[in-house]
Amino acid sequence: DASLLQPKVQEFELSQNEKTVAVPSSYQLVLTEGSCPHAAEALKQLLPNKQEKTEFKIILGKKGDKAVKKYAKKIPSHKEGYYIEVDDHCIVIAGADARGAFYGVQTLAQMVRQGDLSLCTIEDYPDIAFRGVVEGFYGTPWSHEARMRQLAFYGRNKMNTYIYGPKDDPYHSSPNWRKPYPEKEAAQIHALIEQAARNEVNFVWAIHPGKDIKWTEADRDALIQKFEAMYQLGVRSFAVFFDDISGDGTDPVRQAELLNYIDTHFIQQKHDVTPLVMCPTEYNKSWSDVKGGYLTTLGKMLNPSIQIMWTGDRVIACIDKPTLDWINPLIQRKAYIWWNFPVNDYVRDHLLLGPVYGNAKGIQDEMSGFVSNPMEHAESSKISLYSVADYTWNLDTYDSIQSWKHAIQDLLPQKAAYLETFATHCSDLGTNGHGFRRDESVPLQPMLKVLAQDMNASEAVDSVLRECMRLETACDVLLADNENPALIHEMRPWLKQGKLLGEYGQCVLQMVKALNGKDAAFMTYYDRARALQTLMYELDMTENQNPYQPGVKVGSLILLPTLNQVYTQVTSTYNAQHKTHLETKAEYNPYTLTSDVPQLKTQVVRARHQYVNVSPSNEVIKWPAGAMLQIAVDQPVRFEALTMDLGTPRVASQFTLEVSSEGQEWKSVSLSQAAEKTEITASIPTDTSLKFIRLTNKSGQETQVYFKKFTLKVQK
Ligand SMILES: CC(=O)N[C@@H]1[C@@H](O)[C@H](O)C(CO)=C[C@H]1N
Repeated sequence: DASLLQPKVQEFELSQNEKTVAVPSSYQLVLTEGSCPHAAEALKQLLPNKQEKTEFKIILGKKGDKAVKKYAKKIPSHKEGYYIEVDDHCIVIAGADARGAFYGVQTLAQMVRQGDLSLCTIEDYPDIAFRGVVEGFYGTPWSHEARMRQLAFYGRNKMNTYIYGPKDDPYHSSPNWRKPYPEKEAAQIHALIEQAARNEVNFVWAIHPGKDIKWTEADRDALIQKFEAMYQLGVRSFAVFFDDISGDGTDPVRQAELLNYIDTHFIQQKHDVTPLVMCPTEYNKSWSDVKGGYLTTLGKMLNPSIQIMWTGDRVIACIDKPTLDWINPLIQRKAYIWWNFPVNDYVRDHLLLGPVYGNAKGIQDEMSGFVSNPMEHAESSKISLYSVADYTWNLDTYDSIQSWKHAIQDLLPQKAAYLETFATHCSDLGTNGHGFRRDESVPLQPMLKVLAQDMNASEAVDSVLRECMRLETACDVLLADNENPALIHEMRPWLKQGKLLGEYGQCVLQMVKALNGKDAAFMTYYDRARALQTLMYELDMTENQNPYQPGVKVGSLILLPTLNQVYTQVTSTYNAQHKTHLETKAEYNPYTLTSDVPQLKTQVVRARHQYVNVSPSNEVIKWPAGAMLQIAVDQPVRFEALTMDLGTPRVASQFTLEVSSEGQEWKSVSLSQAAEKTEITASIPTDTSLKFIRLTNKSGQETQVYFKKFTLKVQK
């Protein structure tokens, strides 16, 4: 069944209807020795029983090999393409090149897993030249074991590119990009390169020098030397990232001169190295100032073989034709897409397990590459990565929901139904600085909307109740599952939260059913619902406590909000009927952020214990003159102190901090910043309680700062 083959093949023909042949228990292998070593190795692992004197033959080779001479015309004339023919006593796998032959074996492996082989022919090839993953996120870099598993996953799913660029690896970025890796890390990278080769994946090593590079021969040579050291480790593909930097490193002429120098004096000298890839400082349209000439300078100056990465119209954005029609002319080449999904380093309290959707069909000829920036959770990212592999191999037949189901089936075969239930309610990002959202709880949305309108609609009550039971069951089964321990380990906090949410939903809906029944029953469900609210809050306050977006959110788009709304309504109704004063508030956030700094407009503010934190940003913030960031609170509080970190020394003088009790009279509070330090503090007078606090750029011009920390301390 061709539709089960993933990525979907370009052309599949049954040769004789309904005829099949059993998977050969033993076979004679016909190939040209050494021609497609990784394909041959993969075939041997798939069907280990080679024997000389048997009737069944498997022919494996690439264009030009004697072994497949007879089929040469049938081999697609696309790089990495292949031809498969299954007859009743022969299987042919003929690649356009060695990688194509390897991909043919991957497809055969899927056919074999389905059982008897249909007599058929397959002509297949990828739509996009470079497909795969850029490990380019902030946060804990993937472990060595995780990377080894990832590379095998890419081999199976025909992804040919893995770009190594973890932002928090000090040898990739500042301060040690000039230094060679210590022995242990060097050995691990060498092992990864061998694993990549076995899986026909280009291991691209990226460097991120822009934070402190000097435009000197010394730094230029330091970079070449580092590339040389990586080449000695076996790296044959290289990238230079200039993203998320400010200052001298952002000069496009200097960047282009450096990259052309590397291209001419290193890449071209090596003959066995793929084209250089670079990530520009202006890597998305929302930040681009075309008249400023950054992109056009790169487009004009960069050697034509150098690939230029692009994240789309915004930092986090899906890719469509208008996106590419805008950028390609400016850079004078096809953009190499850096797709920022399922990366969650700006919404670390959310796991992104939903379908991959929103990228256009029909744009395969306008991109030179498409790599996904994943989550720091390697196994959990495979749900999305499986679909990225599917989409980038064959754009026009891509079906996001079918692909998502296959991805889950592939990741956890025994418990796929449960993982699908859980993932259904664990896919949106919540409000975030980039404004990028995903759908969530989709099959349940109609009933949730009915419930929100009328909590007594019995059909809606029952269907949401059943789904909450399914969610609780799914989380229990997954928490206890050991089919893929690495996956469950990553998901554990969210599975626990999902279980509590499932239980909470059942209690709230039982409260609705018990409204006109026995008070004792209602009160038991009420007590348990309150207890579960506390348990969910405590889990959110104690697990996954990273310094960016701490906590554990599940069902945050519509399931939890609807259940909370029903909780409030049913408790208020009960109070009215029984003249009681049960607590009707489920959860609420008393703090509101407003800002006219474009990149901070939708930043999240959240209270945690005695602190109020504004979610930090990974990017450089362009803070316009006179623009401000304001925090308001429903009820007046006494703020004790503000601690900020704008990633920049000697910058406090550009800002004023003001406080107000009602929003009319503002009092300024002095900011202090130690010399050469980036942290800024302010002690706030607690003589009056306040409802507003705001930070304004008073320097009279735009300033570029990071936004690494903004924490208010509230008096107990
Ligand atoms: C090119 C690019 O997208 N660079 C960084 C990326 O490293 C980071 O993960 C994200 C995603 O939060 C966005 C950018 N700040």
